[in-house]
Amino acid sequence: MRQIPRVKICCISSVAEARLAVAHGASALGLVGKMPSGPGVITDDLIAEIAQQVPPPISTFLLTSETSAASIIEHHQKVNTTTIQMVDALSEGTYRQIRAQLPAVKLVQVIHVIDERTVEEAIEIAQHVDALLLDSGNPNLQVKELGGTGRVHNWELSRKIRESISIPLFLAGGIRAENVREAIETVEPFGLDLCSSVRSNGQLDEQKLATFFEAVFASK
Ligand SMILES: O=C(O)c1ccccc1NCC(=O)[C@H](O)[C@H](O)COP(=O)(O)O
Repeated sequence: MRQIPRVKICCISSVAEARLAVAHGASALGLVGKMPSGPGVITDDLIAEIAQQVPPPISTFLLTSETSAASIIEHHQKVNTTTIQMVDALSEGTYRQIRAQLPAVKLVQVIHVIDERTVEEAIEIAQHVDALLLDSGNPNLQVKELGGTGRVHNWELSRKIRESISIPLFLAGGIRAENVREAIETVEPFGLDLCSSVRSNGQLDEQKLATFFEAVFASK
């Protein structure tokens, strides 16, 4: 029997939204720090406030666009989440340095799925982090797109990555009630991550959230 994936609701922008997402079944919440583009950014003060109010065992993910180990550590120290989600590639320093400074914090690296080369990249990075999150951004654009696109990527590549690594994998990018069953059947991810499809006018929409969770449970 297939496992029902965990669900991470991203772009949480208030304590009330955090409570709503958890009440509907979210096991993790995404809190988006400063980004070059995207709809879900909130201040570090608000990230810290929400993270402080979320009870265990719910995980809080700081989404950071920082790319050096030192600046990632510094960003996390301002907000104190359970987990760091790095939405861009690490360009200076090492994951080991981040772990040494923040031993209790889980590290999740986002990989933007573009083509076959992404599979090799994912296999290499999986050796250093606690989970991978496969998304549909494009870090090669002049103004980087690092998430919250509402677009689906090639799930066959995501499946290949899932089969090639031994750490948990979250699937993101354009996941919604209408395609979640296919996403689960195609990739069999540990977790699902979504932002755009459960929002209306920028706010978390309770009806969309309920419909999404119904679709997840119906996929069993
Ligand atoms: O939403 C943003 O503003 C954002 C910007 C840059 C990186 C990540 C961002 N969002 C957080 C996420 O991780 C989303 O949940 C993920 O990209 C999926 O988004 P969607 O395709 O809208 O479901």
